[in-house]
Amino acid sequence: MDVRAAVAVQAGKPLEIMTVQLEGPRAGEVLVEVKATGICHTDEFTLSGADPEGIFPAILGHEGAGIVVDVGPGVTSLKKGDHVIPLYTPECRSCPSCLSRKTNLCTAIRATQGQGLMPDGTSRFSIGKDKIFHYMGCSTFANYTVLPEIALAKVNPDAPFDKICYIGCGVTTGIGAVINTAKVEIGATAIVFGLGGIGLNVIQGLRLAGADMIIGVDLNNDKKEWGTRFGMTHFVNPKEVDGDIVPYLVNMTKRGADQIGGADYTFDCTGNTKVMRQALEASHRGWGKSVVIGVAGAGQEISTRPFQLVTGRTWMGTAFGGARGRTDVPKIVDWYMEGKIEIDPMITHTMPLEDINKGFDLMHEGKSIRSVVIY
Ligand SMILES: NC(=O)c1ccc[n+]([C@@H]2O[C@H](COP(=O)([O-])OP(=O)(O)OC[C@H]3O[C@@H](n4cnc5c(N)ncnc54)[C@H](O)[C@@H]3O)[C@@H](O)[C@H]2O)c1
Ligand SMILES: [Zn+2]
Ligand SMILES: [Zn+2]
Repeated sequence: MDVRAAVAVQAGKPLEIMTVQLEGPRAGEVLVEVKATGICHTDEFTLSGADPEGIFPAILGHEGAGIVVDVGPGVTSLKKGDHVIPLYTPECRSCPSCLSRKTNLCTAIRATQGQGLMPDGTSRFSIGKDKIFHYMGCSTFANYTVLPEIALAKVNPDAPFDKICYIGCGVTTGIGAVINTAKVEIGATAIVFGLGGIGLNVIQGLRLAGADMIIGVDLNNDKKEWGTRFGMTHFVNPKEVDGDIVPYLVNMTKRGADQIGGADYTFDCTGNTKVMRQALEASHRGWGKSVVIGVAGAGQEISTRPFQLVTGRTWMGTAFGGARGRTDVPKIVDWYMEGKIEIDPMITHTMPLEDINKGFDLMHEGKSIRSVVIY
């Protein structure tokens, strides 16, 4: 069938809107009509050429929501008409990783997904004789896409596509980092570095978990109002602090008789390796946990003095907020429908597919929290 897509023809070039061909679903696969898709920093990372694993030409996009229109042979958990969110981290429930109960990093289709292909090693997208690669197993920058059954979460059909698409990455990553990865408890202190589309969701996750002190750190003073809106209690702009930000933050979080300071939990949502170090070192001696969420550029490394770890800090990271997609994503959609979490105010811009490059421009200019393409 013919579908409308924004194709990443080459690194560093704007997406090109064109009609491409999509083959129907094969065994274990599902054809989805994409109704809306968010534009995430990770799409931009790949499009810019900074992603060493980027493959072109490809149909990017991994933050979608849509409706099942057809299923291939052997598909049992989904049927025509179901509302779904594509999962770039699938959940097969039978690979060693899924069975371990220790990670959400399902390995069932990992190798082919990384190559921009479906699990049988082929692509469903083409233009004329040339194949176009899939991206993160999702390719939501097309109005129809094909995914493996294990990479789709079935969600509440009353939920609006143009809002819940954000649960396909940003919302789940931020809230999941708090709940699944850090396992923040009521009354905790926390510092969030970078108050963009991810960091603001970390903040609302901290509010949901009942954290007491939620410090937001950003170079952009406009983010103070944004953070406060979702539960941040204090704001720090590193440019307005004399000297090193780490002792400043440690001092802010001093509690109890020993007056040691440092937050119980810290989160990097910038992708800057220097900030990752600051986040670790601003966590509390003896028990602080620091979670890396940001994706650093190719070849970059993190460093700290081992003493920081010897004295009881834990450095950890999270992909898709540690969420098991088919199990956890429907719950997060329900939380949104019940008003436990907010999404609407974070979607600052919407546009038709034809204007998708404007969404990338808004991201570069720091003007958007989230842009959503509505088909
Ligand atoms: N781990 C995952 O599963 C996952 C999922 C999605 C996105 N990400 C990554 O998370 C990161 C954040 O994504 P986003 O969409 O929120 O980006 P964003 O650009 O919307 O937000 C980044 C924020 O960090 C601030 N910032 C930049 N440098 C800073 C510094 N030195 N100190 C303090 N603040 C600083 C910026 O002003 C901005 O507000 C990206 O690296 C993205 O690729 C990771
Ligand atoms: Zn993303
Ligand atoms: Zn698995």
